[in-house]
Amino acid sequence: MPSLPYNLIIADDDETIRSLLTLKATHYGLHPVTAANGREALELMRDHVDLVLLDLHMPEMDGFSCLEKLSKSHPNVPVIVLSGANEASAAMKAVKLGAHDYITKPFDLNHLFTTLRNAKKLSKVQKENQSLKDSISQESASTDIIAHSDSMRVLLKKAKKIAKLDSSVLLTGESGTGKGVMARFIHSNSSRANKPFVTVSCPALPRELLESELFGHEKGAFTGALKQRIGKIEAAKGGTLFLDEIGDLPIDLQPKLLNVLQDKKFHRVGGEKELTCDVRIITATNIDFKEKIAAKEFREDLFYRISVIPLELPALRARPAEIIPLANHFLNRIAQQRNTSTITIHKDASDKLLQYDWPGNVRQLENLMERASAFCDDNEVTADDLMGSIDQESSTSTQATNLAGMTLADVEKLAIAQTLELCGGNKAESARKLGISEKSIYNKMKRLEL
Ligand SMILES: Nc1ncnc2c1ncn2[C@@H]1O[C@H](COP(=O)(O)OP(=O)(O)OP(=O)(O)O)[C@@H](O)[C@H]1O
Repeated sequence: MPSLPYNLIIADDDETIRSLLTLKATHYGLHPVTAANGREALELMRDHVDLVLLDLHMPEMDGFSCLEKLSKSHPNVPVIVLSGANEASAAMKAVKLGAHDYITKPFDLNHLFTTLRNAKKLSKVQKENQSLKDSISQESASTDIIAHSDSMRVLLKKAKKIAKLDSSVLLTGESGTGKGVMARFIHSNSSRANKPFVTVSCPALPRELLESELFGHEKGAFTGALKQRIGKIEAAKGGTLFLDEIGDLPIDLQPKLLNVLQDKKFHRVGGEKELTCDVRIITATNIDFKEKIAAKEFREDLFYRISVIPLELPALRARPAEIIPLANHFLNRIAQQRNTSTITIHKDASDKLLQYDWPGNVRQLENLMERASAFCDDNEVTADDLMGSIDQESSTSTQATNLAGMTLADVEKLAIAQTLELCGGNKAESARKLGISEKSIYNKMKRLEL
């Protein structure tokens, strides 16, 4: 583990590339540290890191899995992915998963470091924005929810009613639809509003850390537990605990949460004493629990406990009336934070926004507005500022491809690329779906330059 401060993580399994980029990054005034795979990159992640340069194909944990975790644990740290020459769809997939930008190998070093410099500037603005957002009071956070469509208005009405009860709420919906915002809205409209609202993202931490994060630990409970620490359940005393992506709660921690829900009781890790808690639990998921329950990865009794009141957030594509008001809302907030005049959207850009189907939902729109507004001229976002990121044709999943006339190698390549995209870059799952071994998929990807 490096002891010197670093602000750039270079994650690539190719040692030559790591050495070359380290040398160049130092030359450009950055302080790099290297990782040979996604797992190592995650371990190196700290609050002081400004940028991550991430290869998509690495052993142990590839760039996609690492990116998904980074987007959740450090959403304001720009990640630039390094992709192969013929990997446009993989690179676009990475951007949808939260990557700031992508660079295709073989890369031009000047271009690479200009991209890094721009990303660092943007990261600084985003960090300032975040601290401003964090300082916004809970009251104003509750009014910060945009609801122009009928479906969202109905949902908000329901949420206000639910807020008055103390029952557990399960928020469902695709990633980025606003489950976190809704959880806060419910809290802010409840009798617990002046007490803490505490969030824990279940997949963001390894099992042991998650257990201690939730339940706290006693001094000496494990190596490194130098003093007693209270967990988020205690920190949320009197308020609301929001457990994001509850489907990822490890099976052996599930009985402990069930105890909290049923009897309001828990133990700190390594603790003998049974403690009582006073917390309302709101959970969120974007997975279908039926499969998890059937595979015995999620306890059915816990599922019933967390889903006393289920509330589904519709995908952004199902409420197009919201797209432009949301885009304007984000631009107004950005203009306020940067202390500049209003940022507007040109008609050609709003047409493009309306035509798109938003697989990454409101989060994708928010990120896009942040990015487009950073580069637009005269405080107006034009179609060019959207930088091709939302061209429908760039999504292989929506492409209707005519296979006739294609070479078998190209068909094979397309099938693998689309399956990888479908499986979020997970090679083991893609191999299973394609009916080949994991080793074969690696060999084929190498041979087909995927
Ligand atoms: N209706 C809304 N009004 C204003 N901002 C919104 C709205 N919905 C979502 N957002 C913004 O979009 C971003 C994504 O929302 P949020 O994190 O709540 O989504 P999510 O469904 O919890 O995502 P995930 O499943 O990936 O955790 C946030 O920055 C949030 O502020």
